[in-house]
Amino acid sequence: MPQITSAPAVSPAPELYLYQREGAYIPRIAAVHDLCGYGKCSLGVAIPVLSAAGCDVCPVPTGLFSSHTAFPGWYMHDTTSILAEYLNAWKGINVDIDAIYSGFLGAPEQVDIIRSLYETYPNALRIVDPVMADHGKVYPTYTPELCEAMAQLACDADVLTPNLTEAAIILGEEWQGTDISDAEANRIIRALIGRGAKTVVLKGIQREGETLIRNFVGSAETETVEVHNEYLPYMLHGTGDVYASCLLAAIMAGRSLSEAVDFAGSFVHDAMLVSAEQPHFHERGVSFEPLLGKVCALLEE
Ligand SMILES: Nc1ncnc2c1ncn2[C@@H]1O[C@H](COP(=O)(O)OP(=O)(O)O)[C@@H](O)[C@H]1O
Ligand SMILES: Cc1ncc(COP(=O)(O)O)c(C=O)c1O
Repeated sequence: MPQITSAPAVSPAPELYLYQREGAYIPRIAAVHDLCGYGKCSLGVAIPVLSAAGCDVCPVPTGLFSSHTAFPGWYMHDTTSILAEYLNAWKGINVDIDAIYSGFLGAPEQVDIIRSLYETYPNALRIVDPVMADHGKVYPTYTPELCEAMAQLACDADVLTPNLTEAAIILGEEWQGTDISDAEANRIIRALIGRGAKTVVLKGIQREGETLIRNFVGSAETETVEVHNEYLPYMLHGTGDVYASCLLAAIMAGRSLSEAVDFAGSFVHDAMLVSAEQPHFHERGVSFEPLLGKVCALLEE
């Protein structure tokens, strides 16, 4: 069972939470992420997960991919040139936005587009999943300029969800592997907060010889706390996107940050177990769909 050693009292946007429970308001989320034709990730995950949590999800596609880039061959169409007009048209029809959730980006200029969204919707919660690297390696479409732009964007996040490789890139440090101490996890979180992120969820601490995977969460006002789950001895693509989408789903459903971190870690763990029962699961990626009922249940008291 996941354990929370204490509960940080962080509520990034408490005023949003009340509405759904009263049935009077549907939160609207701009999901700034790519769309993959094959391989479950990005918008293919964010749209169903956040929709199950009762949100209106408005995709802002940062690229169109034939598949995610872990496959040996893929096609990418960069959508940067359409985004300014795309978002301008929203202004024309008075689309309002409660949260801006960004993930995989296609070009450094897309960070300027996200900043313009922040300006247009100054009260929206900013959740930045700085998708750019894992296991010490930058994803193939990420240039140094794009990594630098992502690092800048991370400083403006209300909720930032890096893995250890991404945290190292943002801080301009060497990646140290996944076996780091509690004190080191806390140092990394404090350094990210020092750069401007309000709340940081540092993911994927996995120590040699242990069968646990740990995530750490901290904010300027709260101490760093750890949430852990059983570590499953295989990896699947898309789990980072499922994690961030579940975290935001729980936040939008009015859960505290500690509950949201607990929910997201348990959901990914359970979805990985379900996936392992399915054919070709290594290739197809994480099967979260059978568990979407757990996301719907976030709206129950
Ligand atoms: N093998 C695993 N066993 C259990 N939980 C996992 C496993 N892999 C990922 N998770 C959960 O999903 C979260 C996101 O993991 P990951 O996909 O590695 O993120 P990212 O794609 O950002 O590197 C982890 O922090 C953990 O809570
Ligand atoms: C196109 C694309 N989108 C999103 C992702 C993020 O996947 P994950 O959730 O495994 O971090 C990747 C990772 O390879 C990718 O190639």
